[in-house]
Amino acid sequence: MAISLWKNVLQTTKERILQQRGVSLYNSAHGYEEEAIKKKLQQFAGGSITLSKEDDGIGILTLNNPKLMNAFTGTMMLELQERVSELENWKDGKGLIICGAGNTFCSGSDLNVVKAIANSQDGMNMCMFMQNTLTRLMRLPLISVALVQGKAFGGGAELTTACDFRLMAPGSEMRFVHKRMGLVPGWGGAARLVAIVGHRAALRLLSGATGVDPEMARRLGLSEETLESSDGSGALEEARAWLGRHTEGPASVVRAVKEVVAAGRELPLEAALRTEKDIFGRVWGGPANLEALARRAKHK
Ligand SMILES: CCCC(=O)SCCNC(=O)CCNC(=O)[C@H](O)C(C)(C)COP(=O)(O)OP(=O)(O)OC[C@H]1O[C@@H](n2cnc3c(N)ncnc32)[C@H](O)[C@@H]1OP(=O)(O)O
Repeated sequence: MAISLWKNVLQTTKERILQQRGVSLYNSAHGYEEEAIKKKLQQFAGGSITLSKEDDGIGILTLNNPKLMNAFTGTMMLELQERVSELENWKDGKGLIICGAGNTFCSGSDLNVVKAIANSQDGMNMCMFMQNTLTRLMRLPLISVALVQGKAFGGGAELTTACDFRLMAPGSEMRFVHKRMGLVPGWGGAARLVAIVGHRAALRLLSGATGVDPEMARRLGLSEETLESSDGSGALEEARAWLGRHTEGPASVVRAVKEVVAAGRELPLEAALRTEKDIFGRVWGGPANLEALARRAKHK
C-alpha cells in the first residue's frame, strides 16, 4: 500500500516536471555549472538571435550570423536561451518559425568556439546548456517549423529536430556532419532524430554524415514539404502560409493540441492519458467549444 502510494507520488511528480515548461533537464546535481558556461560563452561574441512576435500568433525566430553561415557563437547560444524564455511567456503565441538570415539556415556551432572550449568540462557544460535550451524549445506550446534554406549542418541540423516540422527550400541540405568532426550530436539531435526517422535511418544519416536533400528528407519523413521558392522572403511567406493552416483558431485550442501531442510523445501511456484528460478539461465547455456548438458546426 505504502509502496504503491509512493510510486504514484513519484509518477505524478515526474508528469508535473515534464509538463512544466522552463524546467531544465540538468542542474548542479548533474555536475552542470550554468553560471560558469554562461561566463565562458559570453567571451565568444558575434551574431544575434532575433524574435518577432506577430499579431497572428506566429513568432519568427531568426539566426543572424550570415558571415559564418549563421554558425552559433557563444553569445548566440545565450540569446537563444533568452528568446526561449520570452516564448514561454508569450501567452497569445500559437506557432513559431525558425529561420536563418541570408538564405541559409545554420552551419552549427562556430568552429572558433568549438576549438576554444575543446576540453571535457567546457564541452559537457555547453552540451547540457544547449540540451536544456532545445528541450524547452521543443516543449513550447507552439507548433514549430524549421524553415531550411541553404545549409543546416552539425548543430544546425540538430536545431531543426527540436521543431515539430521541417520545410525545405529547393536546393537546401541537412547534414549531420558530426562524425567527420570526430563527434556525435550533443544538442539532443541524435535522440530526436531517432524519434523522427527511426533508428535505422538515423544511424545511416549519422554514420555516413550523409547530405539530405529535400527529396530524401521527404522520403524519410524528416521534411513535411518542399517549398517552391528558394528566395528568402518567398520561402518565409510559404512557410507562414503552411503553418497558418495548422494554427488557425483560438490560441487556447491550438496550444492545447500541441500539449496533448507533446504528452503523447514524451510520457508513458498512462501519464499521457491523464495529461490529455487535464487538457481536455481546460477546453471542454470553453469559449471555442461553446461557440462551435452554438454554430452547429459541420465539418465538410
Ligand atoms: C554539437 C554541435 C557540433 C557542431 O555544430 S560542430 C560544427 C559543424 N559545422 C561545420 O563543421 C560546418 C563547416 N562549414 C562548412 O562545411 C561550410 O562552410 C558550409 C557550411 C558547407 C558552407 O560552405 P560554403 O557555402 O562554400 O561557404 P564557406 O565555406 O565559404 O563559408 C562562408 C564562411 O563561413 C565560415 N563558416 C561556415 N561554417 C562555419 C562554422 N560552423 N564555424 C565557423 N565558421 C564557419 C567559413 O569558414 C567561411 O568563412 P571565410 O570566408 O573562410 O572567412
